[in-house]
Amino acid sequence: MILSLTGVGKAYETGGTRVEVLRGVDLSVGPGETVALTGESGSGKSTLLHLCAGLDRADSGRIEVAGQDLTDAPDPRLAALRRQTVGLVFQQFNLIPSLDVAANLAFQARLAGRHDPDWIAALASRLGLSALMSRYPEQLSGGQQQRVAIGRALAIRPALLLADEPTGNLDEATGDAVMDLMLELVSEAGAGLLMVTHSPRLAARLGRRVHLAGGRLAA
Ligand SMILES: Nc1ncnc2c1ncn2[C@@H]1O[C@H](COP(=O)(O)OP(=O)(O)OP(=O)(O)O)[C@@H](O)[C@H]1O
Repeated sequence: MILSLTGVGKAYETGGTRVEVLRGVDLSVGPGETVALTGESGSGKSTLLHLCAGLDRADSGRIEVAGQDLTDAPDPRLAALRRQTVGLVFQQFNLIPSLDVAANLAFQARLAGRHDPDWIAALASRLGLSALMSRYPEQLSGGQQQRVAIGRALAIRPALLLADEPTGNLDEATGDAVMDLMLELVSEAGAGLLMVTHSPRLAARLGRRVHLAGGRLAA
């Protein structure tokens, strides 16, 4: 398994009130498997994704990514996991404004010590970014920025891609084109994909769908 969650629990404490967001989540994502994560607003989808990325820690249960147990992993190990194993794509593209497209694409791969110029060039070409390599994020449309965000995540050849409404800011046609590419690239790489979406239409395009409600996952 690329991703495995067993009995994962997470609560937030705000203003003296404790909100149990996740109450025993079990989930497995294998290599090449694409899973849509749906659920109402506030059901905990982003929380779950953050835990899988090692951006936050579960209160209980166990999370394994590519055979590594995140439960008690020290912070540097979680940071290394994000650099080397997990690709992240968020709705806000989180590109680095001071770097051009080429440098944005290469940034994470360089950090991971896994910069492969041929692969970056191939990704840029597949994502229709070749002519935009020396532009800065502010000079790109939303769809172009999103393609850079996807390219950057895939540049490290992640074993696991985590995406939070990756096409949420795009019009339907652009979003569909970006989704096609993402699924194609993920499938070629044999990576696992866990993608949050509100759209039943997009969810239906993935191999499997899980629904988060009441802090638990149901198929
Ligand atoms: N850092 C935090 N501190 C306190 N409460 C939080 C924190 N992050 C999330 N929450 C709460 O946890 C619950 C789940 O939030 P989360 O963002 O995971 O939901 P979501 O399903 O991704 O929602 P949406 O679809 O609206 O993005 C919400 O009630 C939210 O207010």
